[in-house]
Amino acid sequence: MTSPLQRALAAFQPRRTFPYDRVLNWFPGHMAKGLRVIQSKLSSTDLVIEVRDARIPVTSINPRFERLVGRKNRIVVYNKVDLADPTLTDLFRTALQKRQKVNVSYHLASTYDASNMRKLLELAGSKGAELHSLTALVVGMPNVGKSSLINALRNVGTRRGKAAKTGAQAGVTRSVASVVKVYEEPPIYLIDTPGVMPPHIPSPEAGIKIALTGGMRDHLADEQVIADYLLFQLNLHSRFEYASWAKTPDLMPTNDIHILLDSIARRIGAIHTGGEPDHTAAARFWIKQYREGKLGRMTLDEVRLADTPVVETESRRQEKKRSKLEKRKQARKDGTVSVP
Ligand SMILES: Nc1nc2c(ncn2[C@@H]2O[C@H](COP(=O)(O)OP(=O)(O)OP(=O)(O)O)[C@@H](O)[C@H]2O)c(=O)[nH]1
Repeated sequence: MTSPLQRALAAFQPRRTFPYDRVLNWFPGHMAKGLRVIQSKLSSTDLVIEVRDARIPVTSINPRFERLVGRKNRIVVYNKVDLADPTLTDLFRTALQKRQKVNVSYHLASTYDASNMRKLLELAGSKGAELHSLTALVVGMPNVGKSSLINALRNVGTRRGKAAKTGAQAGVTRSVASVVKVYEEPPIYLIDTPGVMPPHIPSPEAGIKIALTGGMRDHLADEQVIADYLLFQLNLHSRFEYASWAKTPDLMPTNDIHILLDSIARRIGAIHTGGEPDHTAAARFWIKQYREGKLGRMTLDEVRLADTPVVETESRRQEKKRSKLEKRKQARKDGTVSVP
């Protein structure tokens, strides 16, 4: 026997698309500067640790880094796995195992997991096995956990406290920091860098995913729009627990963000003096719940075995094309004929 609520839930139709056409771009001056400094430091570092967000494993690839550090010895860390859907993470792990390359290793991580951090230290150490000491540049998009990673590795490797400033909002690290020792013997040093966004976010949905995972300041995308996108994703994944928590009408899931924000505002007591529910406060609260994993672990990108580092493949192709063009240009300058 199914209850009326179960029958109503089974009949609920989530939205299949999220109509949104605003292209979000955020590239303040400190990012452009950060990118230049990263470029200038590359030749004096042995390794690049590129941090991405395991909840948006494809969207958190910054093609800028591909171009910049593509040929460098690199560990790509998919951080915050504790917030990502474990089933999709397993699928993703399998995809990554098939993608290991000579100069790129992949590592799924949570900075809260000491044994995971120890494995990452070992992996970094193995990358510089023949060196007396190893220096790595830690790069990635804003808020993916670069500074937290440095602190966690330092804690595991040297038992010392926090060295890099962290924060829940994007853009805490604004300049390239000094070198932090995270292991004694052989010495491993890490350099923190400011989070850098791609200069052009490929689609409106990619922008809103970055915003929801905390990669840009909330007001840039508008809190209520981010909250609506979160509702869209939860419904799509049949995660309806929010309805009973927020006490929505009839405890039913909804596709209407205003109905949900009304319920949340009343639930948390965010009411304006005239008695109106404060939708902005409710939206902020709701987004924070997701970011802290309190609405369950949810991956926002579609993960298929085939689509792991698509951008990397594309950028290699682009790189070849560019180098061909450059050679032709040079040949024209030199007065020589280039053979295709
Ligand atoms: N759940 C979870 N949260 C994490 C993890 N790593 C970092 N965080 C949180 O993510 C937020 C951002 O971390 P930071 O280390 O400041 O990120 P960042 O990449 O240095 O940020 P920018 O300064 O913007 O470049 C903080 O609130 C951290 O506590 C993780 O593995 N799991």
